[in-house]
Amino acid sequence: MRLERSIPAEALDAIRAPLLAAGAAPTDAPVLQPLGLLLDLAGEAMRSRLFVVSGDGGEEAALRPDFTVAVARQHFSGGAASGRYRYEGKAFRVAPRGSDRAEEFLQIGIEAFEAGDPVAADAEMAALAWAASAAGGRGDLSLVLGDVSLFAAFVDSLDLAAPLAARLKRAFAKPRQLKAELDGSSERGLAADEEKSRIAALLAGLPEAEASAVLQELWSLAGIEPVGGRRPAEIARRLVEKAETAKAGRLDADQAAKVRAFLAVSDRPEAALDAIASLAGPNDAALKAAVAGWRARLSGMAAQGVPLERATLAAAFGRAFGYYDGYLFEVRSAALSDERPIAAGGRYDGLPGRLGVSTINTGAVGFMVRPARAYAGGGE
Ligand SMILES: N[C@@H](Cc1c[nH]c[nH+]1)C(=O)O
Repeated sequence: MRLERSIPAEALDAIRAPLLAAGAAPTDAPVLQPLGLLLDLAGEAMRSRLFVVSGDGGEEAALRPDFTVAVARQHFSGGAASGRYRYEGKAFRVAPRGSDRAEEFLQIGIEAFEAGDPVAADAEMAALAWAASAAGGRGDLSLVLGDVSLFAAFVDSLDLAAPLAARLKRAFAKPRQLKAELDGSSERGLAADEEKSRIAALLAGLPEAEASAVLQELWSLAGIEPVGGRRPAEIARRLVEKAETAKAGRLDADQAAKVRAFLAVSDRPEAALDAIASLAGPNDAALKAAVAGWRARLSGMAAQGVPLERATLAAAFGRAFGYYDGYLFEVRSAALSDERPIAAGGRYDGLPGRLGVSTINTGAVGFMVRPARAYAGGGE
């Protein structure tokens, strides 16, 4: 495994200092994490970057690719409602083919599970990440901001048929599917496949019980019976859903142009918010609220020392982790490629639910810094 360069102790102290002042309890987390869970929560791009470990018989594991899931699991298994943790340790990712990136690297970071004002906590995390990054001494930093929930609010504003809106939201983090939706006429798109199901179209008009009886009759006529697969009622339900989705149609040219314009928004944050607001469709209450939240978040960041003239808000910005569901960001250096952020973080309020925690109602937000990248004297 490729190691990264180590940096002088004083540089590490300076980068760590802002995190020490954030009132977080120091913690460590297991290096080995359950593979299935990580695969579920990793975005498409992160899946191929997990180091998989198999022991003797036990559950398959992976080396932690970051601390977020590991720290969250630990926190929620303790049963406490809120907590704020600071960590410092190695994380592990397989380098993309042909790259010389370190595969074993130091991350320091904070994860906060708190029910208080989320916008204020978001601003605080970005400000801490910026301060820690800047302490590494690079003078060429910039901040990229995004929000995976803005796209959903924007789609809702357009008042599309519910299945079409749902399909579009699912496509946000999947460039090929998104392109198929936007191109409309694509033969390869998911929508095209869905429209081709004749059996789905036939069953769509029937109540679920009847649809499932039709399927069973079909099987008995053919003398077959599905083995160990889905039950007839479930298959019927899926087919009906499929048919309804296909019936929902596609974006018309006007709507597709609007979605494209939204995804192309990338500007200084306030200007980007103005552009987003101007693209909103008629059902814009949620989008307006999200934009107002963003204005508050930005003033919180500015008040805590984030130079917004170095920031860009990009509507299409996403990260390789599948757990984000709100705002997210990366601190980058002009000297390093965009694939090598110095710091990154965001909100993931839905993660506790995906970990099976339903009784504790809390927000979740955090960030990490990579000291070896932040340090001006080294590079990764
Ligand atoms: N774990 C993320 C950063 C993060 C922490 N908390 C939320 N996001 C990463 O490694 O990029």
